[in-house]
Amino acid sequence: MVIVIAALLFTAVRLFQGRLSVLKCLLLSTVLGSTLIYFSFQSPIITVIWLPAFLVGVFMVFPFKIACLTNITFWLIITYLNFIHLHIEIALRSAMSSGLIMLLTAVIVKTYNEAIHAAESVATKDPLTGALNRRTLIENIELESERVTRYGQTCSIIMIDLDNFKTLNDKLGHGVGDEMLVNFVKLISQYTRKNDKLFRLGGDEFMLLIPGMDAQTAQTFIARIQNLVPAQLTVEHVALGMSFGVCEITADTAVEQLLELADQALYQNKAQRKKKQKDS
Ligand SMILES: Nc1nc2c(ncn2[C@@H]2O[C@H](COP(=O)(O)OP(=O)(O)OP(=O)(O)O)[C@@H](O)[C@H]2O)c(=O)[nH]1
Repeated sequence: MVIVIAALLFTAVRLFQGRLSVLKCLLLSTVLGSTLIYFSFQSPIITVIWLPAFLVGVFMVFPFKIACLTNITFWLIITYLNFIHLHIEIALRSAMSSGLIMLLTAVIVKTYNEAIHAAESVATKDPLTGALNRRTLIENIELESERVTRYGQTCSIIMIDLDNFKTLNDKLGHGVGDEMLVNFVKLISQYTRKNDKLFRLGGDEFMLLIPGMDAQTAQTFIARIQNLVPAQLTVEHVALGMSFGVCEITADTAVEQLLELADQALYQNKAQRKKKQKDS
């Protein structure tokens, strides 16, 4: 009875709170597992009946790795106690059936988690490069914009467009072009922090979202990465380059306006670079 109520309570907590913290997981599993261990002394057969439900419940409530650890620990303890308190045949059958249930549930939960992860990846990432897609850009800028407005934090967006990418495609084919886009994303990822986010807007156009960086620092950052593409990604005499458009997110500015500002800055930068190339 106690276990049923506890299981119902935990499931309710899980439903309301979503993912539980490690500390709460440990606390809850300790309470629940201890109840089972208590029963294995008081009335061992009750443990045999409820152990499978406990094992499945833990997988439903906790993150996968914690659930595996918790379940294996309690399964070992309770199996050991069952062998002490019950007839050996019952203890053996209980250990085998609950072990099998634990294994099958682990397989189901792992498959389910992987399917969810794959679906999330399809919805949020560009399939070619693995960069975040345009769909997620707006919500990320909105989120950062709220931080800037509410907490006075800084954040910059940098629009990036590759120069001469069409020439590369035309000369060496779309396969090489695709490879170049993938390498470009890898290269940029090496020079950005974990919190920074790179989005592919389409074609050879990307957007970097850099929380905690003002426009001035963004310009310094650009100066640092400006030569990465010509130095590391240029192939067979196609001189690739990068044009940039920086825009610092300011309080209460609409996302469309911010994107427009970054786009204008990029356009100006590209025009300047092309003029310089012609003059030289
Ligand atoms: N390989 C490849 N090419 C793409 C992809 N998406 C778009 N493109 C091509 O990328 C090119 C982008 O065009 P532009 O930006 O005008 O070309 P550009 O030579 O970089 O021009 P500038 O930016 O003015 O220097 C077009 O030729 C598109 O066909 C893709 O997924 N893979």
